[in-house]
Formats: sequence, structure tokens, C-alpha cells
Amino acid sequence: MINISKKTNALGEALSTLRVVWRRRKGQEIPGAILDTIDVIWPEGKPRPLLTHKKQTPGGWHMIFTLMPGVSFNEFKNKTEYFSDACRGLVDIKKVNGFVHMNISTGSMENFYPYSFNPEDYPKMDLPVPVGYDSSGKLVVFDLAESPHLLVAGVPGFGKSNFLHVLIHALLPKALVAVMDFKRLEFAYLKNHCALARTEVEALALMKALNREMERRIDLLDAAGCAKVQEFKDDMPFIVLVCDEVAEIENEEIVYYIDRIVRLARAVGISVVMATQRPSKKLKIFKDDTRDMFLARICYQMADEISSRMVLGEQCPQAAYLPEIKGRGIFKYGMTIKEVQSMCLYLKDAKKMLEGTEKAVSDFAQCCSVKRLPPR
Ligand SMILES: Nc1ncnc2c1ncn2[C@@H]1O[C@H](COP(=O)(O)OP(=O)(O)OP(=O)(O)O)[C@@H](O)[C@H]1O
Repeated sequence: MINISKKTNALGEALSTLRVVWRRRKGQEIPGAILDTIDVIWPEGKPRPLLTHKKQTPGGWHMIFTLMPGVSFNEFKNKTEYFSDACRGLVDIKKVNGFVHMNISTGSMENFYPYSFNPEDYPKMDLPVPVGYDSSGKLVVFDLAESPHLLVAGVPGFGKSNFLHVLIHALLPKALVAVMDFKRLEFAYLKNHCALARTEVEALALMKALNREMERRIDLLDAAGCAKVQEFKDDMPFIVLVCDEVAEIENEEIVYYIDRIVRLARAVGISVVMATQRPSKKLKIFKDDTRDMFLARICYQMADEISSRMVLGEQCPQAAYLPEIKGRGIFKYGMTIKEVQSMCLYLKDAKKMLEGTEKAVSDFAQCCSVKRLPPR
């Protein structure tokens, strides 16, 4: 007697094997891996994400899903790590107009890009910052004025300081820049271009001046009926405070003033960029929820998954597995996550680029009412 149910099962298994093989055919391995992962998490016959569109991009794949009733966007997004592992790429999931967009970066990236950037190419941005080139070879630029604070992290030697030089050079034409550098040598060449604080005494003076400036600006905007600096008609230049190695900041008063600026200065055009190897909440500067105020983050090589998640969020251990390439990092801003290769700016070139442009310090002094930083 023929066993029909056995035959049907065998046929079903054969079909599903065929489907897996077909899905993973040459050139389709990435979407195949994503669909296989979906099959495991949301078996057929139950509410599940449905693929509605897929397209290869210069740096990987772009896929669009609709979610059947019973599957939430958060549930889908929370599986980012599974998708990333399955396709060995960086997966970024976001919701646009009710559809779920998944960008997968897998492309091999260039390992080196020399610094070349003109902020005038980004007229819609107040403070354009070049983060680096993505896997499709496109320069990722974000507006620091919108963010308005940026956290830079990574183990030593993989490009934090280099990125800060890139950022400062990109910003100098548009903003007044103040640098807090307890390492004391790295940014010394900027002394005629930025307000530079290299000791605790200088840092405290700078923080007090910035806080006074913040209060002055709040009063001015209030009197003019403006909600933010972009609406203010008179001249009110953007100010960016760059703090290298914030683990060194121990002084309670400095911590207090920086914290105030991070919390209150958004509307008045003052941004803060902080760099550190590992932004643990054990650091004085990140006690309470100060770290959460940094919506934009760039993370170079990290020692382990915990450190990577500390910077990029629970879903993102990838900075622990970045290739050991100087300047290779992961940029996160809001829902966007991208692997990037930052531009390289050698110090000798940085110095050369500034020749003949010594002016910013006096502007800054005027703007912040800092006559002169106290002598060391
Ligand atoms: N984007 C990049 N492209 C190519 N080389 C880079 C890049 N960024 C950094 N490097 C090289 O790597 C070296 C270390 O970089 P950098 O000083 O920025 O590291 P770091 O993370 O700031 O380390 P530390 O915490 O010790 O200061 C530099 O000498 C630089 O030449």
C-alpha cells in the first residue's frame, strides 16, 4: 500500500531544499541568507515579514519588507544581529512610509582616502562633517548642527585623533572651534585657529566662558522670540567644543559645565564632540545619562562586543569585528548605521592647510568674551 503522507512529506522536503538552493544561487547569497533567517525566526504559516523588493547596490543590497499583522517593526529590528551574522555584512533596518527598509553593506571597501573636503558643497547643512566613505564609495556627511553632539570611540591607534583633525578642518570655515586636549601635543598646531585648553586651569576657564556664552545666547534668542540659532537674524556663529580623551576629565567643576552645555546648548548653536577609548558610564563625564545625549556616534575598532554595544547600541557588536584597518569605523546617527573609511589627514598637511588663515582665536575670544586664557 502506498503511504501518501510519507510521499507528501518527502516532496515537501525536496521542494524546500530546492528553494534553499535556488535562493542561495550564485549572486543571490546575501538575500538568500536573509530569507533563510526569516524562515527560522518566523516559520511559514504564521505572521511574518514579507519581502516585496530587493536590489543590488554598489555596496551590498537593499531589501524592502512589509510586516504581516502580528509582527512589529521593533521585533524585526531587534533581529538585526541575526541578519548581520547570516550575511556577514552590516545590516541597517529602518521604517520609511510604513515599509521596512533593510540596507546590507557587504562590499569590499577602499582602505585609504586622503583628506579632501569642501563644506561649500553642502549648502543645506550648517556644519557638514565628513565621516568617511561607505562601501558604495560615497562620502557620508552629516550635519553636526542637527545632531548636535558627536561621540567618537575606539581603541588606541585606529583613527580617533585623525578623525578629530578631519572634523576640525572641515568645521573651521563655518564654526568657532574650541579644543580641550589634555594630551597637550596633538592639537598644539591649532593654537592660532581654535581656543585651545591643555591644562585643567585652561579647561575650566574655557568651560566657564562657554557657559556664559550659552546663557548670553539663550537670553538673546529669548528676547528675539527665536526657538533656535538658525532663526536668529543677527550674527551668532556656531561653536564646536572638541574634547579629546574625556577619560582624563576628573575635575567636578569641568564635568558640571560640560554637562550643562551638552544638555542645554543645542538650540543656541553650541555642539560638543567627545572622544574616548571606551565611553563607560564609570567615567565621570558620562555619569547619569550624559552619554545618551550624543545621538551621532562614530566607533573605530573596539576590543570586544560589550564595548561596541556601549557605543553603537545593543544591536551592534560589529565594531569588535572591524577589519584591522586604520580609519575603518562604524557611524551611527539615529536609525542609520554605516561602515565607513574615514579620510586620512596627516599632521604636516593639516598644518600646511592652515597657513595664512590665523584668525579664529580672536573671533572666538570676542564671541565668548574670553580675553585671553590664563597663563599656565
Ligand atoms: N583614516 C585613516 N586612514 C589612514 N590612516 C589612518 C587613518 N586614521 C589614522 N590613521 C593612521 O593611524 C595612526 C593612528 O591614528 P590616531 O592617532 O588617529 O589613532 P587614535 O585612535 O587617536 O590613537 P590614540 O588614542 O593613541 O591617540 C596615525 O598615525 C595615522 O597615520
